Amino acid sequence: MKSKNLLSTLGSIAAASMVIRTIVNDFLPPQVMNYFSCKLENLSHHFTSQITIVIEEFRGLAVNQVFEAVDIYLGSKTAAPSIQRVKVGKSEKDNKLALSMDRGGILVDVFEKVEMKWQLVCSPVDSVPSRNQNNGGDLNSSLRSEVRRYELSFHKRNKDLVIDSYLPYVLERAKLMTEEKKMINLHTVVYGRWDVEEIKLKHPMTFNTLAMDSELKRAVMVDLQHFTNGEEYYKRVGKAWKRGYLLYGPPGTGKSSLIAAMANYLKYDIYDLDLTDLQNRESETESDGNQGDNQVTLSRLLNCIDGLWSCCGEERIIIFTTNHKERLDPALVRPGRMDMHIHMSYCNVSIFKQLAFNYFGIGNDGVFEQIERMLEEVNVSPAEVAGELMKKNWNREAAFQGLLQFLHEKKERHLKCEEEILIVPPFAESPQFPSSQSNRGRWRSGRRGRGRRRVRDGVAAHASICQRSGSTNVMETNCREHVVAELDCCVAFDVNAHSAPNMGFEGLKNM
Ligand SMILES: Nc1ncnc2c1ncn2[C@@H]1O[C@H](COP(=O)(O)OP(=O)(O)OP(=O)(O)O)[C@@H](O)[C@H]1O
Repeated sequence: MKSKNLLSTLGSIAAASMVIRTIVNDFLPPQVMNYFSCKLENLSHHFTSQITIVIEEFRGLAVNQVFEAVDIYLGSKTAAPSIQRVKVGKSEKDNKLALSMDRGGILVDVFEKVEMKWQLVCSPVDSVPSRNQNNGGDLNSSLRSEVRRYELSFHKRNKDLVIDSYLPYVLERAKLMTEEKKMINLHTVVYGRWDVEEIKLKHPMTFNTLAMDSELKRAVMVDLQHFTNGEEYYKRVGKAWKRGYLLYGPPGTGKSSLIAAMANYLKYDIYDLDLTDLQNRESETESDGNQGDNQVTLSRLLNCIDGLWSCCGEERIIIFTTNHKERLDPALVRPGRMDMHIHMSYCNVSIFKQLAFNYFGIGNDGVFEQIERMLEEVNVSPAEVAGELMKKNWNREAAFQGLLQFLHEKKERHLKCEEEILIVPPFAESPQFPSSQSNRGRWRSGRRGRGRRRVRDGVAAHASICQRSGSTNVMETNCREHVVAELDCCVAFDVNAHSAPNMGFEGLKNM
């Protein structure tokens, strides 16, 4: 009997509330309704201990960067037990899958022992947005079928922690994760302009696999870290956020490899300029009697470097490589243009051991002593050593014996060569005198038609400009008192696979 009464009371209450709701909806204007709902909300806030921060997807027409960062950050937390649905995607620019929360998902993150409850809320958007519709300034909402927002709820007492520490932490983590995922692009100049299509640089060289003096390697890594973390410092001292590196040493000692390792370490894109081609184009122009406008002068090059760096906001590194540092113009190598000079040396014992470890995973072997003795007597590049070790990479013993034999033969060749040099002028154009083992050292005669100047193993062949974004700018100058082609330091050619085939000063200007 009692339960029957209770049921009928509940039924009456439900019916009455429906009638009241209908009357309120039909007769009260929306403004009054909004007023009352706000009041009710405020009242409930008074009693609740929770605060909610809302992060909408758009701010006006632009994507809200905090939303993006939260999306990335929470994507790394999708293993949390509270998550039941996960979205997976990947764009061409990513090298990993991107995970993110699906709509309605709830995720609890813990930061400094405080629980942070995240929820992805999606609300449908009316097809015709009303004037009074409160969409938080999100103009995109009128173009979309739904608007998304993250809601972060936490206890009131942790408000400062969330604003001052947690959200900045989320932004920082998201930035790091984006960098980790980022593929490095290699840009070259084609027909006087930066290529439109990006080439993904998948060079596997890292500081772990690069064989060089370990102290020097550490110094380079520390220097790069200081540079990338130095935005505030550069601002404070009033300097453009830029750093120049000069890599010098004989062919095959790892200069290009070091550039790849640096780019992989920093996740910077590479803008590769083959200065040799600039020079070759000039030679052609000169022989056509068209000397002048397109010439690369030292001062123009310097202005390009300085202008490029000075005009752009982001951090930038420029790396020059050369086989002959001593021939470079002092103006080019002074601090501020080339701040750190890194010598890539012939193979010594330490470099050999690193290579042996890379190729065979060992730090010592019976034959090492003989090899190390030979390395003190004969100059071989790490590229030559690596080449010998690869020849028989399935048989460690045979590979090291092969290397030993190669070292003996090279020593003999060297002694024989020294004798012959006594009777033949060293700069005679003769196939007997290749200047190095690498392509760079070969004589290059008339390779691209008649009238071409012959150039020899040289310097300043290569400039790689590494930067985070694609925005570049260059100042121009009319000054051309030093033609680079006439300087010793720029008689060069480079046969790296990634050098641009047709490049002129326009390429520099268009950076
Ligand atoms: N220091 C090194 N550590 C590991 N591998 C190396 C090193 N130096 C050279 N090599 C190997 O030799 C190859 C050629 O080296 P790299 O192109 O980096 O030399 P380089 O100094 O730039 O030569 P060049 O002056 O002729 O341009 C690399 O692909 C790599 O396999």
